[in-house]
Order: sequence, then C-alpha cells, then structure tokens
Amino acid sequence: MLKISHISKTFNPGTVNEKKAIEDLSLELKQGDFATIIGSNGAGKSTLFNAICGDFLTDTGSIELDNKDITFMPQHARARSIGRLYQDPMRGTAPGMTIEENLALAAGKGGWLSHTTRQEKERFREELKKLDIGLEERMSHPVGLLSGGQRQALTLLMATMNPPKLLLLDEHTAALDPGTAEKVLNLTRRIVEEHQLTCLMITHNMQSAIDLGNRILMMDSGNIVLDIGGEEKKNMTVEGLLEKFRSGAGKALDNDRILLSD
Ligand SMILES: Nc1ncnc2c1ncn2[C@@H]1O[C@H](COP(=O)(O)OP(=O)(O)OP(=O)(O)O)[C@@H](O)[C@H]1O
Repeated sequence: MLKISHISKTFNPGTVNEKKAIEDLSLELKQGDFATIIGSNGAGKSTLFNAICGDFLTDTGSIELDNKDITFMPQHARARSIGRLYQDPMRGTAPGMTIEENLALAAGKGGWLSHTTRQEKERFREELKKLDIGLEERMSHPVGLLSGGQRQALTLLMATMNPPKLLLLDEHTAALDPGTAEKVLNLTRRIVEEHQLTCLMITHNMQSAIDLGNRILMMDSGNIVLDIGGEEKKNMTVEGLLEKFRSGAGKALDNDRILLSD
C-alpha cells in the first residue's frame, strides 16, 4: 500500500543550520499493516509524516501509495487518500461548527446540513454512538465546547469516515490525560481493525507501541534502525525494546518524553 524508496531530506542545506532530517529511508507497508513508530528526539519521525503528506518535496527517492507514484503530487491531492491526526486536539476539526456540521464536512458535504440526507445524519449518529462517549446526544453542539479527548475521538472518526488509504497518527494521544489517552487508543485500535486500515502511529509510549499494531519501527538519525514484527513483536517487552534499540542504533534511546512517561 505504501512504498517509500530511498528518501532524504536536508533542511537549510549549505548553511550553518543545515540539518539532515531523513537519510536514505525506505519503508514498505502492506494493506492492513499497522506500524507503531518510536525513536529518539529529532529522529525524523514527524518529518517522515510530512514527507508522505507532501508538506515538502523530498531531495531524493520516491513515494508510492496504492501503486501510484505520489512523489511530486501536491499536498492537497494527497490529502484525499491520507488521513492525519496531530498531537494537538485543536487541529482537524472546525471549532465554530457543530459536531454534525463537522461530520458533514468529513462526509464531503461541505459542512452543509441542508445537503445532508436523513440517512446520512442517522449514520453520523450511529458512528458517534460507537465512540461511546455520548457525542450522539450533542450533535448540535459546537465542537469548540468539547474536551481534548472528545475532540480527538471526533477527529479520528472524521479522518476515517471515508476510509483513507493511509492513516498517520502523530502522537495523537500525547496531550490527553492517561485515562482519556487509553480510551482514544482503544478507539484507534477498533477503527483501524474495523476498516482494515494501513496505519503508521508515532508514540512516545513504549507500551502502546508494543500493544498496538503488527509492526514496531524504531527510528534514529533520520532512518529506520529496527523493524520488529510477528512473534518477536508479540513477545516484546519495554526492556526488550530498549535493549534492541541499543544494539540496533549503537546507543541508548534518548527521548525525553519516553523517559518521562516510563
Ligand atoms: N522545517 C524544518 N526546518 C529545519 N529543521 C527542521 C524542520 N523540521 C524538522 N527539522 C529538524 O529535523 C530533525 C527531525 O525533526 P522531527 O520533528 O522529524 O523529529 P521527531 O523524530 O519527530 O522528534 P521528536 O520526537 O523530538 O518530536 C530535527 O533536528 C528538527 O529540528
């Protein structure tokens, strides 16, 4: 579903601020693969997502999505096939619009309820009900009144209502309290399974990286240094993962947030 071949990205080349953020990175994801990504500070995790989404063109290499070369495709065109959630729950929804209008936006109705049929509204209610946080009773409330966790759950629903070819989750639970984060993670697991989505999830929570998905990718210095799947992932522990990283990257994992969260 996703084939990244030898991409590189250097910011501010030829200046004192030159930074090689991605270096000759390759990655293939099969349809339905759900890979979690952990890595050191500044390893290039978000930059990898930005490259896939077309926030910038990479200096080298190519990116294919569903057998289509998207290397030079503009960002807005890629957005039709790629769903993305950020750490900030305020992104991804329109705060001044109601829950129902936001869903109408995600359903391609331009946010106009007058363009939305009764069946579609019923579907919105059913989908909200499945989130199990009572949003189906608040469909006419502005999204700006929701809590961070409620908003992130809604963003997840909106990003997957028309299932994307690829779902990118960039620490989407990091700004939530632990209980809410757990709920949103369970929801993530359910939605990804239900739609058989191909998904990449950056997290600083080692246990989540182990518990979710079928692959763990570990990043360091602009590249993927470990790709763990199958039985090895199923039997993995946080200590085992730290040890693997040490042997794979030749140094200890240095990520402030990982160290603080564990
Ligand atoms: N637009 C940019 N201009 C210049 N440097 C950048 C830019 N975006 C990222 N970088 C640099 O590229 C490197 C990789 O950044 P990136 O945000 O991808 O790391 P990350 O793995 O997501 O890190 P963290 O876990 O700390 O969020 C960092 O050194 C960062 O400062």
